Amino acid sequence: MMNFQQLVLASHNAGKLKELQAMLGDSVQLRSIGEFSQVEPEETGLSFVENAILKARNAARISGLPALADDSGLAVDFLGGAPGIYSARYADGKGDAANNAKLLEALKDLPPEQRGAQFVCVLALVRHADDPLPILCEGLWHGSILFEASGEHGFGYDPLFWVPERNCSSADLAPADKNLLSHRARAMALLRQRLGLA
Ligand SMILES: O=c1nc[nH]c2c1ncn2[C@H]1C[C@H](O)[C@@H](COP(=O)(O)OP(=O)(O)OP(=O)(O)O)O1
Ligand SMILES: [Mg+2]
Repeated sequence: MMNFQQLVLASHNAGKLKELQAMLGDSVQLRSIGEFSQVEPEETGLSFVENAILKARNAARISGLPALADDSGLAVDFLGGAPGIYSARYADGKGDAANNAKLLEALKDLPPEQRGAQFVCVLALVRHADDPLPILCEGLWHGSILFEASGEHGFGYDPLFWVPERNCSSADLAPADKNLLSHRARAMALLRQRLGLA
């Protein structure tokens, strides 16, 4: 198995970097693609897998390092899985607060039992930009959408995501607890096994 001491993380999201580095531990150093470029690639894929591979290849090309990408999002049952791969762009690029406000509005008056949702995470690791065999790992986290925001931790949709196994929102969870339960944690556990780190 290849030894990845340094990986570039193909993400401009500081929340992801923090969570993924905490999950990986000291044996692998994640360097942000922001050290190399501020230009974000257009996420043109139709699936989490395609977008994760696209971001990983782009980062490997720019940095010359093996690259890890995370493509993730929130799939809401009542919305047929939306916003899904478009989660970051749900409110047309206006950011997390606008995304959360739009989601609350879309589910206004919907009863609790119809508010099911899951977070999805796909991790893609490429050894180099043209790697013909990216390593792919996915994780899901089932929960539901609250009626109002709760909690100060995390990022993105965390304040609206109810975690049934803990009776709180994912933004109420301590970061270390979110990192044991989340979609990203599940995908990373699989990746660690694949890399022989588990
Ligand atoms: O644990 C999470 N807790 C809350 N929200 C989350 C989480 N995981 C993904 N999300 C949301 C944030 C964003 O609306 C979308 C990811 O979009 P996604 O394109 O993968 O990431 P991004 O644009 O923020 O950074 P980048 O593409 O540079 O990695 O799903
Ligand atoms: Mg993105």
